[in-house]
Amino acid sequence: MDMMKKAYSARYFEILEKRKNLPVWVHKEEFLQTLKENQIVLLVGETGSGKTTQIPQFVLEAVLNENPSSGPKGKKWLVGCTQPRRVAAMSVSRRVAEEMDVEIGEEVGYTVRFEDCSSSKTVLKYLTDGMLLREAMADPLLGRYKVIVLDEAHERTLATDLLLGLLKQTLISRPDLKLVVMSATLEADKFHKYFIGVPLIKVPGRLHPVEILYTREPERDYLEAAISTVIQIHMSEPPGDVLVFLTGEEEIEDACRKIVSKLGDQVKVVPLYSTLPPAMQQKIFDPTPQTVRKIIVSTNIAETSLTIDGIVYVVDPGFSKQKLYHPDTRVESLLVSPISQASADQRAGRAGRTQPGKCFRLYTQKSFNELEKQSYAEILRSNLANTVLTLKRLGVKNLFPLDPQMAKMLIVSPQFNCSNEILSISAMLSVPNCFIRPRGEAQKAADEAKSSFAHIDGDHLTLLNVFHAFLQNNQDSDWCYEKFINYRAMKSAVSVREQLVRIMSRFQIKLCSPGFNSRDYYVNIRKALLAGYFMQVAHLERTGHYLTFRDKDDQVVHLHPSNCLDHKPEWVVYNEYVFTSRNFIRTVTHIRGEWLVDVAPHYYKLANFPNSEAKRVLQKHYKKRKLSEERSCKLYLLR
Ligand SMILES: Nc1ncnc2c1ncn2[C@@H]1O[C@H](COP(=O)(O)OP(=O)(O)OP(=O)(O)O)[C@@H](O)[C@H]1O
Repeated sequence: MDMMKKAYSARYFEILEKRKNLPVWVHKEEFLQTLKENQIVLLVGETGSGKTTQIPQFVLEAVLNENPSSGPKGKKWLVGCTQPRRVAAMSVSRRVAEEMDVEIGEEVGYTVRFEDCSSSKTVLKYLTDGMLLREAMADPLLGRYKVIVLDEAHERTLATDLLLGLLKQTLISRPDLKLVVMSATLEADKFHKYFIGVPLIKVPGRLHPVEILYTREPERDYLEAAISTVIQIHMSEPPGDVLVFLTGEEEIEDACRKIVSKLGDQVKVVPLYSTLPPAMQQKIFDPTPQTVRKIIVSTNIAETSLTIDGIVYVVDPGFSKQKLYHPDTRVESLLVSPISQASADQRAGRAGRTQPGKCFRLYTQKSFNELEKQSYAEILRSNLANTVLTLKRLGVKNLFPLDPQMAKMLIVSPQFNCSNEILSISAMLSVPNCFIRPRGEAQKAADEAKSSFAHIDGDHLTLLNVFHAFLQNNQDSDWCYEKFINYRAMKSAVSVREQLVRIMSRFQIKLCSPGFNSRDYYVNIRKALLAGYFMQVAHLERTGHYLTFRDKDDQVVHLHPSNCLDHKPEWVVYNEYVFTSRNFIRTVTHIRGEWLVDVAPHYYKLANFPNSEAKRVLQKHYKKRKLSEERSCKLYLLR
């Protein structure tokens, strides 16, 4: 490679000496040997260990040594390294180009949405995870790549998660393609489980220490607290630039104005958020005169992979805007929420990169300990409509044609020995309402007909009764007419059910029934329902209305008048949330609070829920369960 043979500049050797001190260099030989012997390698390293800048260069060195001739169609082989954020992809590639003593866009380049800074010469390309997905749509085998490095995999962005799934398949068809998955420490176990038997290399340590400081008391207004911390740092700390994390554009612009009005031209204040034009974003890297302190006020786009030379202080109020999806209303929103411990560590890691640093956390150590270890993966917080379209474009054919809740209910139904019944209920839930309710005189007759199918425990079981009755009456249209049942809806339910049966058999999911006379016949069905729809539960409050019981977001709701229940049960699972004159929940079934504890303890973690009657009831169930577990443990020991 001519790039390797050329005479390097003095700057190259100066940087090389610094690079060699980075913790990953100690593991260079081990890493390259492992990569040689394996198709997939996991690398876990602390922030600042040198993963993002060094590993792709190690990989490139190996690729060039092993493949002296060019790649497909005479083009050069590529090493690709993904980044969840475009600012990082751009700035890291620039740094790497500098480290390799080449012009950006030539041997080292980057591709982000609306900007491709790479050429036919490019052999190492940094790109956003979204861009690699797009490339995979055009070329599912990613033919030009020899090695793909997925960086910051612990962030679990939607695109990286999809790539993890896609690449697992691609690697089978392309035995010569290799994959390196890099992550910060926390999620390592999950990746290890996902890629069974794959070697894991751990890189501890960072170049410079970062001192972490907490507040003694919680702050009432994090914005004001952030601004006054910046001013305090400026007044009392030695020279060094500051990076402040806030949640959005408006807040950032507001903070910038306030800091300037207090400190004037003793400081240079620079905002950073995703909607800022790229040229303005680059301003964070502009050097300032030694006497002027730079203060960068940013969203969490500066949280990972960025090295901004000169940053000594990080101010972290502990919040960010996070995407949240409400499946009931099908609305995706951005909500200011507490960050996770992993994010807090990444933020602190922005200091101490080129010299020792300090991180001011504007919350107590206790609050830090109570934060989630890791944010929920984006795929769990997103509207999946787009994702499904992306998968289709990627050529994935066997998508499961169901809501995740329904799919889960079907998959677990054999555990409750009732997959036949759950199949029928799923089919009924997938077609239009089967009950016809004409206006005028016939309405009473229609209601009476409906009540003949009613099950006291709820609407799902009522739907099951209708389905069974339709089959017993040989799918007869006259019978439907007489019973005010929508014949076409019933015929579609039968065909949906047949389709679902085929899918179940393809996945080898057992078809079984509890036997109609079994004492637990309905209980099992209700439990299986809950196992799928555990996020759609409401609790009857003493005031007489229901409150949806969900993480951070309760809503007052009412049972839809169409329900078949003969009483108001304490807990219900529901299928739909409808806004009309009031907030209604429709298609509801009676469940028991203690089942929540059995069926979805991972979701019903009490710490996540606001104080409410429902929470107290659930607390009791947890206590009871603990006691009974202790008792059976004692009995076992006594035996
Ligand atoms: N633009 C730069 N200017 C000066 N030093 C840099 C620059 N980029 C990287 N470095 C040096 O290289 C170190 C490692 O950076 P790198 O981005 O590879 O770390 P990392 O382990 O991937 O961290 P993270 O997990 O936070 O992305 C930095 O801490 C810093 O010392």
